Parts: sequence; structure tokens; C-alpha cells
Amino acid sequence: MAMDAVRLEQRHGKARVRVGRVWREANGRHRFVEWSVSISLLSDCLPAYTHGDNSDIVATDTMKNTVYVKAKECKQPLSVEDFAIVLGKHFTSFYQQVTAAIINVIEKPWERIHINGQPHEHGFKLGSEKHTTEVIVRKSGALQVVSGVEGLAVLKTTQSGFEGFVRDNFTILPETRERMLATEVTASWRYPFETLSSVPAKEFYFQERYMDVKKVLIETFFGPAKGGVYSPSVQSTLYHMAKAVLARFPDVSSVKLKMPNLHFLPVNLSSKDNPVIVKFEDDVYLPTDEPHGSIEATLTRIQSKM
Ligand SMILES: O=c1[nH]c(=O)c2[nH]c(=O)[nH]c2[nH]1
Repeated sequence: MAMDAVRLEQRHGKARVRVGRVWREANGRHRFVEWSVSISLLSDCLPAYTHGDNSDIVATDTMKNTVYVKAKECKQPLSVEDFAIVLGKHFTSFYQQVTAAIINVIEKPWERIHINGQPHEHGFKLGSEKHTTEVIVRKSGALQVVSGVEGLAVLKTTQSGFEGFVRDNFTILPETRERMLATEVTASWRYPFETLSSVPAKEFYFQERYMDVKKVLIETFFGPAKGGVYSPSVQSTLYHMAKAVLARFPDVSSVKLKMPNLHFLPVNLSSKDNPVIVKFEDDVYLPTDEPHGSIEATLTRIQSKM
């Protein structure tokens, strides 16, 4: 049977290239990062798919090696975004057939250890949430930079409720103004820079922005240290968090938040003989993350240019 005409869309790359990089400062202090780098190249290499002709293929093994070469060449500490840009520039300028490079980097949260309040010269411990980025570099110099945080687990023991939702024959969830609220935030935010040359030259620009965005997300989730802030739903809290980021940072053009609702269920225990073994009084909960609510939204500035 003759086949209809087909269209082939393709990309190839190397996923999860792990690299650690130490920078040794003259004063004895070491800087350290651990990255997991994923590369995807867009290139005109259709003959490899259709005719077994690999002559235009950049080997994914070569892409892996490039990560180590570029890590070595970076003589100063840099952010995941800047490293992704270095790689993206390389692949799109070095290879004639590569039209775009999509680079994802996840940084492991190694944090400098403190001994008796003193920052250690070369000791680190693993923290929790991870700094992520996705950078797309095109041969033309067009650029897209998205930064993010992954695994930011937060919980508050009160100041959360859920009322006024649809009730039907299948609904058993009681309305409440008193519950726990727990989530593991995955956030990503997009910068308005559209070309390589418009990226701010300021050292650690992306790293600082990452710290600042995280701070705003956390402060908005919790509210003031005394009293906090009431959350009528995960949706509402998510929206306020995203809005706070856009309001505070003119150089962020959109924010995407994923906030699973990690339920803490009230515990009531009874038996045939003993109707009240444990009565729930906002004190004993069953933590569960399966199933969980899945709530996500993207908030975009309408005028996204600075
Ligand atoms: O904040 C919440 N949003 C929901 O959409 C939802 N659905 C649900 O069962 N509990 C909750 N809580």
C-alpha cells in the first residue's frame, strides 16, 4: 500500500550530562556547582532518518564532551543560565547545520557549610530546592531564557481553607476555614530578552534574580511572620504568588507555577466498640501525596517588553 506524504520533525541531543565544577580562589575559598545538562539540537539532518546517512549528525557523545570542555573553559563561577547560553552559542555557531540549541540545566543545591557560624572554605551540604533553566539559542542570535525552581516544599499549619466549591452527588469534602496547606512548588519564569546581545552583562544577574524570585514566592505564600495570610484555595495563593513576581520584577515577562496540593487529612479513629478512639481537633493528620491535587497556571504580562 502506498503511504501518504509524511512530515518528519526531529531533534537529537544528550540528556542528563552530569558535571561538577570547582573554582579555587586565591584566598583558599572554593566555589562549587553540580549540574545536570540536557542538550537538544535542531539541525537539518533528515538523511540520517531517511537514508541512513549520518554525515550531518553531531554525535551526542560529542555534545557530552562539549559540556566538560566548556565547564573547563569557564574560568569564573557562573549561573546555570549563563552556562546554558555558553553552550547554546557554541552549538549554533560551531556547526553550520545546527539552527537552534535547546539547553536545560538543573543545579544541585550544594550549599556552603558553616562551622561554628564560620563559612567553610571547601565544605558543602545538600539543600532542598533546585535552580533550573531552559535556554534556546538560534543561529540568528535570537534567544529565549527561562529560569526556574524545582522542589520548593512549603507548608503552613493554619490560615488555609476551601469553601464554596461545587457540591453534587459525588461530593463528600466538607467546607473548611481551617486546614493545613502543603505543596512542592515548581516555578519557571521567562525573561524578555530576545537576543544574545540584550542579556544584561551584570555578573550573577540571573543568580540574584533566582534568589529574589524565590524570596518573593515564599513571602507571598506565607504572609507576615506574625499572623500569616489567609489562603482561600491553592489557586488563589498561586495567583498571588505569580502576581507578586510580575509586580516586583519588570524583567520577568511571565511566570508559570505548578503547586500540587499535598493533602493532610484529618484523623478520626473509631471502632464498633469504641466510637471515639481519636477525635480530630485540628491536631492529628494523615499526610499523603497520592493522590494529590494538581494545580498549575501561567501568568503573563500583557506588555512583556521592559
Ligand atoms: O485549594 C484547593 N483547591 C482545589 O481545587 C481543591 N479541590 C479539593 O478537593 N481541595 C482543594 N483545595
